[in-house]
Amino acid sequence: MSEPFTSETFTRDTAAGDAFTLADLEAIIAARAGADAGASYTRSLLDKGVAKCAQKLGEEAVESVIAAVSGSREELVSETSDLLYHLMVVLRARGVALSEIQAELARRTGQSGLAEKASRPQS
Ligand SMILES: N=c1c2ncn([C@@H]3O[C@H](COP(=O)(O)OP(=O)(O)OP(=O)(O)O)[C@@H](O)[C@H]3O)c2ncn1[C@@H]1O[C@H](COP(=O)(O)O)[C@@H](O)[C@H]1O
Repeated sequence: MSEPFTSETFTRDTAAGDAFTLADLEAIIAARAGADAGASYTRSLLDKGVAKCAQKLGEEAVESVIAAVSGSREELVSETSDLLYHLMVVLRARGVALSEIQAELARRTGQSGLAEKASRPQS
């Protein structure tokens, strides 16, 4: 039987400078994927399949855009937190690890975005 989920399990001591990370969120989502659907939003969303997870990601992206353009700072923080959570759920649904995104981002650090854009074939 798996360990019961408690928020304390993943709570960081932010006062001590121990920042909560996307890797923490990835671990929480992995743990909740095995939870009872009635007790976990994560599990209930994953049960609906990748298309539903992606739809939620799209909705949160739009809400983040609206918050960025016309919302308060607090609304932008809240909406982008929803966005990152739903992005991590989609990655889980597709079996993509955060480390793969980190590796791709690291690979890109050797070149500026403008240089990469200029190197693309002309259409
Ligand atoms: N970070 C989040 C997080 N951010 C947003 N949400 C949920 O995402 C949902 C989507 O927001 P909406 O306003 O669109 O809600 P809704 O219209 O009711 O959603 P739908 O019915 O359309 O799916 C809300 O229910 C939010 O609570 C999250 N749910 C979970 N987490 C993390 O996952 C952990 C485990 O959660 P459970 O899986 O529920 O135990 C939590 O402790 C958090 O760390």
